[in-house]
Amino acid sequence: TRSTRPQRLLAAVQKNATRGDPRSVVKAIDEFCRYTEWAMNVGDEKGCILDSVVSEVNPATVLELGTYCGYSTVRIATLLPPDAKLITLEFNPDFAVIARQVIAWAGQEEKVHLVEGSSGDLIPKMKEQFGVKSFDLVFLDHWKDRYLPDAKLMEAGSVLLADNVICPGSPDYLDYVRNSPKYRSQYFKSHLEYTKVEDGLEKSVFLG
Ligand SMILES: O=C(CSCCNC(=O)c1cc(-c2ccc(F)cc2)cc(O)c1O)c1ccc(O)c(O)c1
Ligand SMILES: [Mg+2]
Repeated sequence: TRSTRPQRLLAAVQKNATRGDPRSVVKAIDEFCRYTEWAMNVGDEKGCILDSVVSEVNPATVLELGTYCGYSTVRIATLLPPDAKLITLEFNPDFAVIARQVIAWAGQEEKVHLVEGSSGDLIPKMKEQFGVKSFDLVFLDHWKDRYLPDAKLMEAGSVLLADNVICPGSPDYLDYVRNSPKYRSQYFKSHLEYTKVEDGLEKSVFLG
């Protein structure tokens, strides 16, 4: 039967990237998605914004919601010190299988803990399951209608960074973080990965 898009993306990584070299994995995925087959990774343009926010926050603990094929997982992990922890949640088991292999090819498995399940179920269990009461940085890149309910579950974290706030969009989340006194929000205008369509990242600092 026909392969899936994540399987074809992984094959491109294994063919074109050097094992243990995370930058070559990121480059291989971006080239595959730009020139062969579009896929919903945060991409190179928004990826640079993600990198700058990660470097600025310099988090000891990161939560990523929505692993997909592990592209942003690898980008974030590469910037973390060796003792930092990145927990990434993925609902779709077929995506998780691919992401584990992309993360391994990039040599980042030490810093990354991929957990399969739904964010709504897993976030409340974060404390007892992983001994993490709050995260220094949360990257939201999962179902767009889960951004707001999940943000409300996590009102102890310090910095939220949300992908796709324009396309596909998460209007209720955007309205909340931009108007709530609990957050200071900032929009980083960019484009939908590998296209000229407008999109952007919203960085929201939790004020406690
Ligand atoms: O896909 C999901 C939900 S998680 C992925 C969320 N991310 C997106 O949806 C997402 C979408 C787009 C985008 C797509 C088409 C466009 F025309 C324009 C934009 C871009 C992004 O950067 C994204 O992050 C899932 C879960 C469980 C399952 O069983 C399952 O089959 C599927
Ligand atoms: Mg996205």
